[in-house]
Amino acid sequence: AMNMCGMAKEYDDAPSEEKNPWIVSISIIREGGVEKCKGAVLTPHFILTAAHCFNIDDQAHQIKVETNDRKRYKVINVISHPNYNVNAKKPKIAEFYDYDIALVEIGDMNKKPGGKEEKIEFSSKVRPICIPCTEGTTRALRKKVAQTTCDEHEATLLKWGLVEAMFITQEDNQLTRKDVTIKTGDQKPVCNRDALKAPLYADVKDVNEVVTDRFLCTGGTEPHVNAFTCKGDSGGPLVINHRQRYIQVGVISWGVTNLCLNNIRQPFAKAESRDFHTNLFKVLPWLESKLKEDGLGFL
Ligand SMILES: Cc1cc(Br)c(Nc2ncc[nH]2)c2c(Cl)c[nH]c12
Repeated sequence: AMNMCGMAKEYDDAPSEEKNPWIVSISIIREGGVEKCKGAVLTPHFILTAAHCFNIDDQAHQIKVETNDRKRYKVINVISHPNYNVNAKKPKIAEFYDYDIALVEIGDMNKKPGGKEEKIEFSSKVRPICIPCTEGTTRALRKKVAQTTCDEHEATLLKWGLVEAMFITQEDNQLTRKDVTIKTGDQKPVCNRDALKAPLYADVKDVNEVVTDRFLCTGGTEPHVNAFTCKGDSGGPLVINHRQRYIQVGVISWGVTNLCLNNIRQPFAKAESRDFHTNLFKVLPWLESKLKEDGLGFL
């Protein structure tokens, strides 16, 4: 059968790599040191991550992708969303994360004709996650392929109010799931407002200047305590578990409070520890334009 997306081992003591087989580690090797981000496997040639993980002068050979089976892959291209520009609102706003999303293309740059073409090898530890408005997600949602629309995906996944979701982080060499709720509907403004508690945005008057329509908002402690992200979680997927099928709806972009030192989380979340994720439903034309070549069927 074609590679069904968003399927993982469900039994309790399955290895964490087999429970979260779509997670990849991205290392950007620079003079000053190595920057670490997370990403998610979408197809044999494409990983989805955050654009802010990369600098304008990073070359492909400086970027390493490692899957859960410890295999390392060569990057041949990083395609950041064309509207991403961290400097767009300087000097008033030092860092602007709108459209913070990128595709990392895996392959073999010196692929000889007929040579071994490099692509991600799937296994029990390495599998693709589902993304919205694809045929794979229609099947994962157990809907009829013919009649299901992208709007129905959005209505099913991002219901009004609090939407249960998760992100995956690395803790003592284990992939651990962290539970959050996406605040939609009337909860959205309350969540977005806390963006101005980020030191970076202390002087910003209007929250809409930094929290655009491209973001999903999670975190905080009401009505229940949410997990919060660390910088090292950047680029990882925000995932909804729909009847044991996993659908990515966001990419971890930025957070309000840095409650982690060297990626060690402080024990208690704060009411204003909110996190913002690029909403995949808001960048579909860009996703489709890159991924349809690698066989992903969009609705
Ligand atoms: C995931 C993530 C990314 C970035 Br970039 C952060 N840094 C930051 N956010 C606003 C300004 N700078 C944080 C923080 Cl802080 C928590 N999680 C983060």
